Amino acid sequence: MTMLLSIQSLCKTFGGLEVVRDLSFDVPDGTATALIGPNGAGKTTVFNLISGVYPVTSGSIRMCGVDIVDLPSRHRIGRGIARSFQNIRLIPRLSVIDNLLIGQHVKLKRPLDVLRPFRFARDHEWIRAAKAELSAFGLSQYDDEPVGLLPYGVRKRVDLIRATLSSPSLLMLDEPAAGLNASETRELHRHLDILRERGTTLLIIEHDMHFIRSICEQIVVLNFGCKIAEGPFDQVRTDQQVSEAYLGTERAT
Ligand SMILES: Nc1ncnc2c1ncn2[C@@H]1O[C@H](COP(=O)(O)OP(=O)(O)OP(=O)(O)O)[C@@H](O)[C@H]1O
Repeated sequence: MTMLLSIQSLCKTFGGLEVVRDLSFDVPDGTATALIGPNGAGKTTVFNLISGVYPVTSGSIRMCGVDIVDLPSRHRIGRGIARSFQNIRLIPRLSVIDNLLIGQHVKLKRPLDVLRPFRFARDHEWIRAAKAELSAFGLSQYDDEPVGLLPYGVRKRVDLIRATLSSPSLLMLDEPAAGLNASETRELHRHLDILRERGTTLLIIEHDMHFIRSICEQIVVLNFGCKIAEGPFDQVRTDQQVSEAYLGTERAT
């Protein structure tokens, strides 16, 4: 099995605080992996290290065999990495299409190109791509709606489309199902199924264990920045350390 992402002996300290400790795990190409653990375990920090928001203290992060720890964050997008954040990062008063166009600025060769009035070129390739993607996910009716007026579940999926317009090979999702009701969670599930059919590899932080169980083949469990278990859901679920640290709490499935 080919490894898309390979993390080896990753460490991160903030001042004297060790937040990620000697963490190693692989994400096989074309699969979905969950990163779970109690609040403060270091999950979002791992995402920030992979996407380049923070420099690593030590260790390696390989994408398709190439160490990317020294690459600036925007160049990691070029390596096929995209992510969503816990809080939706869209501009509420702008339309869905305009938000998706803003998300495309990472493709610009020169920073000042962001001032080009591509919004007025109605057949610009970025507009066509954004519309095609909204249509593929059944969201065309919202093209010109201000994002702030949309139901929360639709906003989350627009945010997902913003992340996937760069055609990433690895999509990292930070608590995608948080705050969604049951039908919105089902829509999100369908959305992710389509991405998986396209071959996108997923790495997901999530507290909803039913959601994780139905999507992810592999689970990596963190506690205090260390990996305490790894494997298929049913194996991890019965692990004593995992029960004590996490699944045995009020969030048990
Ligand atoms: N920039 C930072 N500076 C200092 N400490 C930080 C920073 N970012 C995170 N931390 C600390 O690192 C630890 C892990 O935080 P992190 O957000 O990665 O955990 P998490 O597992 O994602 O938690 P949650 O499930 O609540 O989102 C926490 O103790 C947090 O306070």
